[in-house]
Amino acid sequence: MDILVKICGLSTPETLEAALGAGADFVGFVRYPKSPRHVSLDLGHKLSLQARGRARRVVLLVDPTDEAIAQAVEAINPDLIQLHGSESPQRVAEIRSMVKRPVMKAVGIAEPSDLQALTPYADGVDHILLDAKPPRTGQALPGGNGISFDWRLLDGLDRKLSFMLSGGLNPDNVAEAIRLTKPKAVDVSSGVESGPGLKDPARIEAFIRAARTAFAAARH
Ligand SMILES: O=C(O)c1ccccc1NCC(=O)[C@H](O)[C@H](O)COP(=O)(O)O
Repeated sequence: MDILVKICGLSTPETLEAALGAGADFVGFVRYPKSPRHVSLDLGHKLSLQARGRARRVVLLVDPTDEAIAQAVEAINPDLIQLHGSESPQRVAEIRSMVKRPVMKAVGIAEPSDLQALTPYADGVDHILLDAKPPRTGQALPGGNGISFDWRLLDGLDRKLSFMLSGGLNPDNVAEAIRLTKPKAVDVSSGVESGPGLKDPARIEAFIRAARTAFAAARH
């Protein structure tokens, strides 16, 4: 099994096509109005149709209400729901049984004790996404900030837990991140952009190529 690659925060047909053409396994659509990557339900619907059968479609939600989940599921018909707020393990389980689709919970990592926060989620979700914690400024988004955490913190991780790695990855550092942390999948947003919310097809392609090359090298 090759490493899986997710390109998050796609918001135009052209850049979605670039990600699909370059072989992305997951494509992410952000539903968070304060984000420069936010997609309306109508745009999300169109992008989802474009990606259908070509990559797994991910809808990213932040502390969503039941109504927000229902709207996103109906319009975008995602293959996976990414929860990127402070949803408790109980709320994640509730959402998963409500939507009857796979769920991925994002967990912020900044220090060794953060690894303990993973345990209560591990049994109730389909995927865990390890991300950097957002900076402590009032303006920061809950994710998609282009900052990395210290990957060596994952030395203390129970290796039975398979995870998707994110946070500040880009075409230049993804190989090192894969070598050090051995993730099942990698996820990127800012690192394949030329400006906030502006995905760059050349960087998307470079990221996917670098991830696949690094994974192949780590197997030998
Ligand atoms: O991308 C956003 O704008 C966003 C808004 C609110 C919550 C999460 C958001 N993004 C999450 C991601 O794109 C990724 O899953 C992850 O945080 C990595 O992002 P980056 O460090 O920019 O590669």
